[in-house]
Amino acid sequence: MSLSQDILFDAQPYLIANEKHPFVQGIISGQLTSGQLRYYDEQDIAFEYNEVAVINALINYSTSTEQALLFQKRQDMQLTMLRDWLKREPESMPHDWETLKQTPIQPINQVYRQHMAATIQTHSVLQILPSFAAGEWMYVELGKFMAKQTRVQKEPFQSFLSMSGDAFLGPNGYIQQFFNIIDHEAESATAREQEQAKQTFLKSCLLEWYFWDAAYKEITWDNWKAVALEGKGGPMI
Ligand SMILES: Cc1ncc(CN)c(N)n1
Repeated sequence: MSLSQDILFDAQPYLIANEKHPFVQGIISGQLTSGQLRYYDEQDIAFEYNEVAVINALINYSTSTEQALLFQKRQDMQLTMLRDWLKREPESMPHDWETLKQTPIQPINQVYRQHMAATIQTHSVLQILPSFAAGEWMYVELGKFMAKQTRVQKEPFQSFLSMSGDAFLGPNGYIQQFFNIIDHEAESATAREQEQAKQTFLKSCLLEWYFWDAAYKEITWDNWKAVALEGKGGPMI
């Protein structure tokens, strides 16, 4: 069994848990409040900017020109998507590169971002790529799941989780190419390095679930502080 097959086998329960999460179910039924949607949107834009740094590292530490070109293509898509996303934001949201940097990063987002960023210092595509590829895989799989559901046909719900375009799917799509790179890099890695890469992927899958959960409960540092210092609000996590 290749490393990517092994990873995907172990990742299945995480996918199912993500599918069942009330935030994901709320997208299907159109039953999320504007506060929950806004929290997600704000945190996710900041998350996607962190991905820019991770993709840059992948370009940097690529082990072939082909790899670097693939990551560069994905980076191009990321920046184009972010530019268009920022243009869509209402006036009340941070909507340019500068103000975006002031968005407060809430607890789970910070944990997830740091989990990903921590892999950069390994200088190894085998360790960095799974931290990022897991979220890509999860969103594409959730997109496939959504396509099979009877979901509400109104915005913003209708276009939510529809990251399943041709660029991601099929043998030449990003997802398969990322797994091919993981398997290629695994050939020259030790068993311990392979296990580390797998655990990184699974941890990202777990943090995907917590990302939905944080948006569903709109968890902020202030909530955490109130729970810790004043015993208010019960366990948020
Ligand atoms: C939390 C999260 N994970 C993954 C993706 C898709 N890059 C995303 N937009 N947000």
